[in-house]
Amino acid sequence: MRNFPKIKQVRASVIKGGEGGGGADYHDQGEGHWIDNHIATSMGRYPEYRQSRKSFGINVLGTLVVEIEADDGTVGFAVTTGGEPAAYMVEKHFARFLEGRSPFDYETIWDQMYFASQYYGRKGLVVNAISGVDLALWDLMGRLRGEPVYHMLGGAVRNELQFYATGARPDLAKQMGFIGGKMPLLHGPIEGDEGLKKNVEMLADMRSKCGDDFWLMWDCWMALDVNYATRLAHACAPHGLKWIEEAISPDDYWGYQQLKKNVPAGMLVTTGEHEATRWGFRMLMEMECCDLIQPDVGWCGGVTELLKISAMADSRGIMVVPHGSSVYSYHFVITRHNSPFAEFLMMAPKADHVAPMFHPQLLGEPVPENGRLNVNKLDKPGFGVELNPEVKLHRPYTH
Ligand SMILES: C[C@H](O)[C@H](O)[C@@H](O)[C@@H](O)C(=O)O
Ligand SMILES: [Mg+2]
Repeated sequence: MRNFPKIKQVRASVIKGGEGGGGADYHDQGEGHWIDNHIATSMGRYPEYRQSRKSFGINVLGTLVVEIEADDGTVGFAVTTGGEPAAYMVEKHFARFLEGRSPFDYETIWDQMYFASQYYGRKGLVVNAISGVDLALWDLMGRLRGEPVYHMLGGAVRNELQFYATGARPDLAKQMGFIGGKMPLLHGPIEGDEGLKKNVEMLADMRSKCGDDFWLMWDCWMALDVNYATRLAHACAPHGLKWIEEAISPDDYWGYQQLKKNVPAGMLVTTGEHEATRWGFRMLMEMECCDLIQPDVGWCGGVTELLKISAMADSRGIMVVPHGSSVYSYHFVITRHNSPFAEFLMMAPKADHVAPMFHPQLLGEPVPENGRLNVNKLDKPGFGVELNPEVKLHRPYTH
């Protein structure tokens, strides 16, 4: 039996992005980027916070980089959203559960990180940090075995990934070969019926540009209430809205349950990118909140937890289409029948060309070509990417 090395050291760093740092904290973009241009949020009720999500701190955390070094010198790493507070948790709390252990003890390591932080974690930033550690473990395991993560998850069930694009220009996304376009909703309840009318006009315009068959979706980023979301769904049905995403607060399971009853027959209610762990997604599924769940593998608990979430969903006939998280979701989606397509977040400021999602942090980050990615693009050990040495790491804490 092969004797794999043990974990020697865990290191948590941040990347000083500053204005337009991008990377895993992909909302941290420069001025004029579509992803920060008057997108509806619950903070929109405050006029000073309506134009820009950066104004209320959507990019306040920054990127967390977790590196796990084995005692033979092999290093696995991953990036996610979390910055210095997440780095603190990794160094001061979670590292003790890894160092000296085999990286293949990922179930025990996950269990100890989660239950040791249960008194202050369970969702949000703490589970982002746990996810970052878990993703770095899977990267290290792949490097030690010399195989891509998707091989360790059961292998590919199809030869390629197909993607829908998230961004301001579904019309351009169609020309680039994507199977659909998800737009950010720009006007929330605070802008009244006038705003709702503008939303519908925007969808109608995109439908006229994209033709009848191209998928069009709204991403509502937790901005609405059940009544507004219901009215929006019915007003958009004539323009073929395929799904209404994350319309209300992730905590309002009862509201989602009602919205799913309210929307027109055939329209999908989707959510989950700000949900975490098997318990959170069990609540969404057992309360029949949505038709499709969208966990972010860098925020929901990592691959180890996404495996559990996906199996629960599969038993209920629910699709799992992870929130855009680059290679970390691609290696998962290609191995699951109930994950028939993936999300690609258009990080080009005008959403007019394909750019690597976590640019500039990862070398070798694959991107869709003609809206697709062949499985052979994933055929490198681990997640198949390297940290860009041009991007300086800063390790704020040690242990
Ligand atoms: C486009 C949305 O407002 C978010 O910025 C996006 O990150 C997320 O909701 C998504 O589903 O991609
Ligand atoms: Mg979303």
